[in-house]
Amino acid sequence: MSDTVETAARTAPAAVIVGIDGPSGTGKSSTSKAVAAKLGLRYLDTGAQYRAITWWMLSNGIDVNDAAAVADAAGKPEIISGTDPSAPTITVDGADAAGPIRTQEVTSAVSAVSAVPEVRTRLTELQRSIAAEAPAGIVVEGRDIGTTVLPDADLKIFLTASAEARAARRSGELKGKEASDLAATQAALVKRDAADSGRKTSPLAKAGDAVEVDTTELTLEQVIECVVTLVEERRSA
Ligand SMILES: Nc1ncnc2c1ncn2[C@@H]1O[C@H](COP(=O)(O)OP(=O)(O)OP(=O)(O)O)[C@@H](O)[C@H]1O
Ligand SMILES: Nc1ccn([C@@H]2O[C@H](COP(=O)(O)O)[C@@H](O)[C@H]2O)c(=O)n1
Repeated sequence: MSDTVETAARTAPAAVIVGIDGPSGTGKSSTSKAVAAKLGLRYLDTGAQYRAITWWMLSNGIDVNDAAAVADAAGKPEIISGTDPSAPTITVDGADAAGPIRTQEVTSAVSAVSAVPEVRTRLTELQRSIAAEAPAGIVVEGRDIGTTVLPDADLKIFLTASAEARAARRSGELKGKEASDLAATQAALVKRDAADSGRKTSPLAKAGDAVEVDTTELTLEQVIECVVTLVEERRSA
């Protein structure tokens, strides 16, 4: 190795792996994307992958409440995630799935599909291989990143916020009648969190060594700044 190459290898910061978990609407996606962009890291939305496999099941006539049928089909769709934080992508069997995975139909069905162990095994393997290939590091967001997918992550964050704040944030994204029905939005969030926390395999949970950040009273910018500071502290430790 030449002196220059050796010096560069010694001074390049080691890849940093950050896992961000938490219930729906706590700000995981917005925070993860912004932190990754600021720090030059890749970004992986694991919720989008669970949504993508759910969309494929629904599109192929598989009963999402039939766990055996979902398990049998879990290996079939090819799911590819693009990890550029400024333009994340997701395709299923080559088709752009970014729009279809955000429909109400998929949101209502995703917790049943994500509770099936064969689905989790498949996506956990995919998530680990994506994280391992990120040259400078990656921010991975989901529900079980700190507990199951990347238990050795350099930094684990668990975002929380009151159900009222989360419903108000979600409501701000919706249009017309849906936006005005704050109570229904809150009930749907709470129901999905209960299903995700209550499943047997890799439930939504805070890892013992995660830093909990309550975002209820914080602006998005404050949350991003807080996480960037935590990453920088870990990097220099
Ligand atoms: N601290 C905050 N203050 C106000 N609004 C916020 C804050 N954090 C996120 N938001 C807004 O709340 C909405 C939900 O955020 P985001 O999609 O990042 O949450 P999430 O945890 O990834 O949700 P889900 O798990 O359902 O995908 C977005 O409209 C986002 O702009
Ligand atoms: N690591 C994960 C990530 C997500 N899920 C399931 O996917 C659903 C959708 O996630 P969003 O972040 O897009 O809201 C979520 O409700 C979980 O059912 C998961 O199980 N594990």
